[in-house]
Amino acid sequence: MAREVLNEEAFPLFETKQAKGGAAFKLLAFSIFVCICLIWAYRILFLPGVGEQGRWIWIGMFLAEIGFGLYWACTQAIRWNVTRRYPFKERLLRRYRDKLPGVDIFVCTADPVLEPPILVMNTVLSLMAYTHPAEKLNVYLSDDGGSDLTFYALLEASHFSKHWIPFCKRHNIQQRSPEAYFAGGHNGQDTTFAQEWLIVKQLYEDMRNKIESISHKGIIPRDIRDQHKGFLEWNHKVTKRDHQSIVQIIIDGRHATAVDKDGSRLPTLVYIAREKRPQYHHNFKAGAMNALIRVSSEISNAPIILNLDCDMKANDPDAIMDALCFFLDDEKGHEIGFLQHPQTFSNITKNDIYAGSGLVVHKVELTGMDGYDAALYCGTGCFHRRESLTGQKYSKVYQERLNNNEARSSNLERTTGELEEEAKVFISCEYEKETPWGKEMGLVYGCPVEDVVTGMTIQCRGWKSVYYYPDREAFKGVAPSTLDVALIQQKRWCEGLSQIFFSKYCPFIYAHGKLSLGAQMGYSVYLLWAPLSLHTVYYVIVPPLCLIRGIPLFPQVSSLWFAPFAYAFMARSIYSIFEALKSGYTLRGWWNLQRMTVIRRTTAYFFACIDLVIKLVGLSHTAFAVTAKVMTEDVLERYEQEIMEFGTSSIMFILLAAVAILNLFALLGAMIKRVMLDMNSKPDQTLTLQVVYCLLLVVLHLPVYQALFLRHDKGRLPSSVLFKSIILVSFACLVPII
Ligand SMILES: O=c1ccn([C@@H]2O[C@H](COP(=O)(O)OP(=O)(O)O[C@H]3O[C@H](CO)[C@@H](O)[C@H](O)[C@H]3O)[C@@H](O)[C@H]2O)c(=O)[nH]1
Ligand SMILES: [Mn+2]
Repeated sequence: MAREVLNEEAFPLFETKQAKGGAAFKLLAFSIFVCICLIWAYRILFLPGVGEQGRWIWIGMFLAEIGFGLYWACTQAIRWNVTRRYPFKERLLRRYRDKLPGVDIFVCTADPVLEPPILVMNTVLSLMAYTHPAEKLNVYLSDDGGSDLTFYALLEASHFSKHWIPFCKRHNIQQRSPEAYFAGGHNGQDTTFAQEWLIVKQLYEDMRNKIESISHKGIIPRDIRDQHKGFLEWNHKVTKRDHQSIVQIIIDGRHATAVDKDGSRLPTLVYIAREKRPQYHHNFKAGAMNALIRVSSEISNAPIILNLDCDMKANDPDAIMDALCFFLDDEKGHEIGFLQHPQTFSNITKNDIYAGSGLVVHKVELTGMDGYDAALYCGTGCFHRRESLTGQKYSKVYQERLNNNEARSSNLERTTGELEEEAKVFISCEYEKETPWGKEMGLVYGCPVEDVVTGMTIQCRGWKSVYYYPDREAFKGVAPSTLDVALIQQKRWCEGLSQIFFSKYCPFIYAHGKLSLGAQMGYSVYLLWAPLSLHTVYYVIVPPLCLIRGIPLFPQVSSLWFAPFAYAFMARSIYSIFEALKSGYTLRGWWNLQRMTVIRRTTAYFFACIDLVIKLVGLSHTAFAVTAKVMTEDVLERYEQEIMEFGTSSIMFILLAAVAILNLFALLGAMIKRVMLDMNSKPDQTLTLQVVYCLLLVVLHLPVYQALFLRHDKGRLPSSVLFKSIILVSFACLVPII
């Protein structure tokens, strides 16, 4: 201990450790690779001759397997070098307690219906209550909905924060989102605490009721409008797509009057709605973020930026301290451009029915990218050094700004009103015209997954990035809770990610020589979702179709060529079970993940692929469907019981049902044939593997059959879906096989 104090300056503020078990994994990967090569060899050696039936089908299988094999190689690259990071908060506090840099927090919201104001306010309150010194903390809410309901909610939240923040700090509450905290109840030992708890809870409920009832009505009563000058902004005609710039500093943390009920300082709180005009493209979240970067540079200009989606509440009040350990580390801190946290969710069911938790992605794959110093920027839960986000190339000089913490020296003499007026200029539609914003500066435009592509450009400017998965998750969001919403989100991601691959930002070109090959392959695991869907669709449609016609596609069980197929399949499956269990899935959760992987690839990714082609030939533009974060009672009930929610007749469901029915049909057909045929004759061995494969797909699609044939609730598949999918399957069966 004494030595530690002596050498304090010399100690690093974080350390990096390699995950265990690397050698065994590499051996297994090698053995699977050998089998994949054998499978390719099998396809070449047994290719039907010219004119023979099934030649083209066979070539298709070969191409699909090449695709799977190469994709598999990328998924191994991402697992090659898994590392974990450990910050030392106590050391940071001993050295920097009074010199901590300022932090600007950006929260984005876009729609008061899909993202109810009370949910957004819980996020905002949880962030305002961070343990970081309040005078160095600034929270900005960007409202792309341009809604006075959200503005009103923020005003209410600012009043409640005067009670909530001191309460949290006094009792060292860990869960600082009031909704989540009060839902947990309390163990009433201490009576004064219990009293205070009740009072604060009552205040919270009053606030919630007010916000919810006004959100429900949709208009703000006159007497409330008169209470704050900010409402004057809505005297103009304000619609989501057409309104002037709005900047309202609700709490100006520079003022000594900005205090909570105990007299302690409050963080700055700002509402912004950038100007929107129908003739200007607003570039979705990327546009909102760039507006936030500029407005904040005028008002607080903190060197560190934390960026969150409106549903991502803080779950650990010390998260900023942990993050600063990385940026302030003497030896390596200056290289770090951003620090990404995993996206974790508070509403995942026990067996994660829609595979929304992404546990393997977060615990294995993204930590694997970190092994190449190339963590992905995932749009939320990410701390940036301001310079990395504004397009500066890596340079050691920026570290000084962090250490000196010279933030906001220039704006002290300006009044709140002046600041607001000046900041508005930066978020007008005209402002970005003929500037590098959206290209070399700020978040990159033109892609619905602005985050990943921006992260890569930052890395290519020489910055390193860190992925940090703490024991107590720092942020918790809301995952989609119906299949429809989940697939629409996946489709947007897939479209955006694949668009990056086929643009100038393709990692193998853009990042060539800047990121390691492993990192380029790692990026491709995500950027290749769209083409991957084609292989998968082929692989779930062609084997059952061929089974119906009695055309074998796989080796006989008695043949030696059976071995590589069996080994690759089994080894991969067993390893993925192991990986899933280790990451925190249940066994059923793993099974759900397999199902969702197939469903996503055959529906969301497939349609994304089609849209991508349409976009690449220039027939359509980028869109951004905001994910709904609320649901009705009965949907919620089914979600909690882990019953898949379909409910709509979306085109994705028609394809999904068609795949399910086709495989069921092929399987039943094959079984009937076997029973009907002369029982004494030897059954046809050549199709065994195909039958087993169809059986597997049928089992995987069980919830689809239930929703088609057995369920009566509102979440079932409508009969029109059944009808259309049967027509689709009938057509497929008529297509001649060549
Ligand atoms: O025009 C828009 C559209 C969206 N948003 C906000 O962007 C965030 C993400 O939108 P959401 O519908 O929740 O999308 P998700 O798919 O859940 O978001 C993930 O994927 C997005 C890229 O597709 C990233 O931008 C997000 O940060 C990342 O969390 C939300 O806070 C929205 O309010 C805006 O501010 N303006
Ligand atoms: Mn979201």
